[in-house]
Amino acid sequence: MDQRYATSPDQIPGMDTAEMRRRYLVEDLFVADEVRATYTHHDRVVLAGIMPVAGEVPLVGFPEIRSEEFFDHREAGIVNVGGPGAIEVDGTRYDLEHTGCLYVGRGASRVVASSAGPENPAKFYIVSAPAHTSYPTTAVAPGQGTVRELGDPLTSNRRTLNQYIHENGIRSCQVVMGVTTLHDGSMWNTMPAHTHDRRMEAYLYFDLPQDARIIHIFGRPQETRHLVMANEQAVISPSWSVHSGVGTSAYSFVWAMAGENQAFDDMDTFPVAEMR
Ligand SMILES: O=C(O)C(=O)C[C@H](O)C(=O)CO
Ligand SMILES: [Zn+2]
Repeated sequence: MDQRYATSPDQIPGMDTAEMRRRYLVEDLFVADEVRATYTHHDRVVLAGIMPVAGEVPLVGFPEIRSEEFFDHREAGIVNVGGPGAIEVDGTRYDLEHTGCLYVGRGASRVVASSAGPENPAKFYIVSAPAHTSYPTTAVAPGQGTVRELGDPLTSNRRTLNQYIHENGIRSCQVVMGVTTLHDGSMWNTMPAHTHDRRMEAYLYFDLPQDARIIHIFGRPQETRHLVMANEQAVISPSWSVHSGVGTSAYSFVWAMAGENQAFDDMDTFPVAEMR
């Protein structure tokens, strides 16, 4: 498990590109038949990826989180960004199509991932946070969450946001999760941008052509930096950081948050003209 310690916004002016990427970018999430996990100490979130190819892949505990089973004191949201597959939780099988979501509650014991076939493997993106109680493990089919239509083609930010795990949807202790898809011709996400000092947020960009890139904006609104990101890479945004991006091609992204509260609209907003 890769460990990423928490950082302060005061460190940002002293970081070069390599250090920014080492601290906040999560690459190589999907490696055949492995569990790839990153533990950010920002709100103690674990980001992980599983791509089952040769067979089933179990999600087990890690010494860094001091648990035998991964879900001993955690919950997770899982979105499949690959081909069709399934997650089995204590003997119950949940089939997940591309962009389908599964919430797994605290206390789950045997959690196993599989793909429908090796030629188009499933890619399960997992965002986990500590949980104080157990909510029921629940699946939601692609597009079946709470849908919000956002933006305008005239500002190149027309997009459909699907909330899966949230206050009025699948219940959880901390994790809030969904998928946003840009419409054809729109390239900007989350602009006007925001922060939320109560929650960290991570974005996983997917369905982006291999030679295209996302320019992801990061840092305090008045002291921004950018990370150039490729398909199926994730970025950790601490509570103090802007999280917004523009693609050189159309794309989707999984957004997920954890922290003090779960109020989706509890954002700290600021005019675009104040960004630096
Ligand atoms: O398209 C968007 O805007 C988003 O997806 C925004 C994220 O959901 C977010 O940042 C929630 O705080
Ligand atoms: Zn946000």
